Amino acid sequence: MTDGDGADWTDAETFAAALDRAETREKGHFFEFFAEGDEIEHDPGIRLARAGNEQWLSQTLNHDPAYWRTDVAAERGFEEPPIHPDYLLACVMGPSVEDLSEKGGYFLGRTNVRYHETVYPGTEVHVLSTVVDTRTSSSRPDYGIVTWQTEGYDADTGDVLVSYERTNMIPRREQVATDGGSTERSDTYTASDVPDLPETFVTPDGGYLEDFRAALDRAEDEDAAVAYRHERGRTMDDTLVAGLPLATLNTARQHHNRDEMADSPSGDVVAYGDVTRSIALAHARSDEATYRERRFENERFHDFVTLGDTVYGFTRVLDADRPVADAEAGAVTFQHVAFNQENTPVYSGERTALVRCRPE
Ligand SMILES: CC(C)(COP(=O)(O)OP(=O)(O)OC[C@H]1O[C@@H](n2cnc3c(N)ncnc32)[C@H](O)[C@@H]1OP(=O)(O)O)[C@@H](O)C(=O)NCCC(=O)NCCSC(=O)C[C@](C)(O)C(=O)O
Repeated sequence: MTDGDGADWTDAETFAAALDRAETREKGHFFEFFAEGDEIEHDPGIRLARAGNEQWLSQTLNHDPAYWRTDVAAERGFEEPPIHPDYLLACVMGPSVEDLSEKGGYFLGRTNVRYHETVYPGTEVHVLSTVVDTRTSSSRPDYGIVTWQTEGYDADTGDVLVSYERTNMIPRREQVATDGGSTERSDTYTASDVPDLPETFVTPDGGYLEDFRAALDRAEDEDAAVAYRHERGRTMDDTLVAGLPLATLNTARQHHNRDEMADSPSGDVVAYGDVTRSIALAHARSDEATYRERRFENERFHDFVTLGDTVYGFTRVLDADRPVADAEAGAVTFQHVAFNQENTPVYSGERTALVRCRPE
């Protein structure tokens, strides 16, 4: 293909020279872009479809029938099978990525996650973020650390559906953007690394509220913790690593651009933190009679998860309330840890959920 100047722009050598000279039309923002108090409305928004919900839930092993079966949904007080809170959260974060974190840099953590409403398929969600903090990373001068407060709201009613604060590492403009991680994995835990662990680990007899309360009572009488692991694991494949984040409009290169990630410390694409977390939570929920999700605090992503890694779950029960009068369920607070095949923690977070009472 030649044009007026006689050059064949698709000849490999000519094209390589053209690429060398061309400016790149960039996506995303460097650290310097963000200033405390800035508000950013994320253009894409998203429409929550039943198919997307079911794809997320099936692939992450969140198989609670209340999100599939109309009879079970009705028994739990829903109008119809609703949008799952994990999918809702990922769908609110996804459209914010282009403005906030597409430049690269890891998702470090999130706190104050609040679910305000039950959400049903067909809801159109718009997303708004406010910059609440910016600081230079003392350990990694190429990066800044930015915290945003984000709200996903119903585009029709204006009602806030979910809100949270998230923190990312964001590359500074003058530095080459990588994903910022260390290639070193943490060592596998050994007993001698963790001398402060309680002597006894108590496992609840079942997954109802009474089981968690009884287990905590048992643990109170001795040097014990209510803590146990879940049997299931899920190996990260292409659907989970690249497919699910793109289905939430998450454009972070970490999840779908193997070419760029090959040179990064992880050496490959990494899983979207919300996918990793949702898998570990699914393992935990499969051993519990969940009624409603309430809130999450202190979520941290400790290490990256790449293609072929397997995500397992571990749970510590921190507290269990009495039943809420009209709901036949009570609040239980857990600490969940996702870990990989090398027993390395990759995620941890505190979760409060309403758990059903044992049926009469
Ligand atoms: C990032 C790595 C390499 C650092 O590992 P490290 O051990 O070297 O560092 P650290 O000491 O744990 O933390 C480094 C700095 O971050 C700060 N920090 C740390 N956590 C928090 C937090 N929650 N809130 C506030 N600040 C935090 C911490 O205080 C420290 O500050 P400093 O540099 O000034 O000393 C390591 O932790 C790691 O590999 N983590 C895994 C990250 C990951 O895989 N995230 C999920 C996938 S990326 C993703 O989903 C993308 C997304 C969703 O699409 C999208 O944002 O666009």
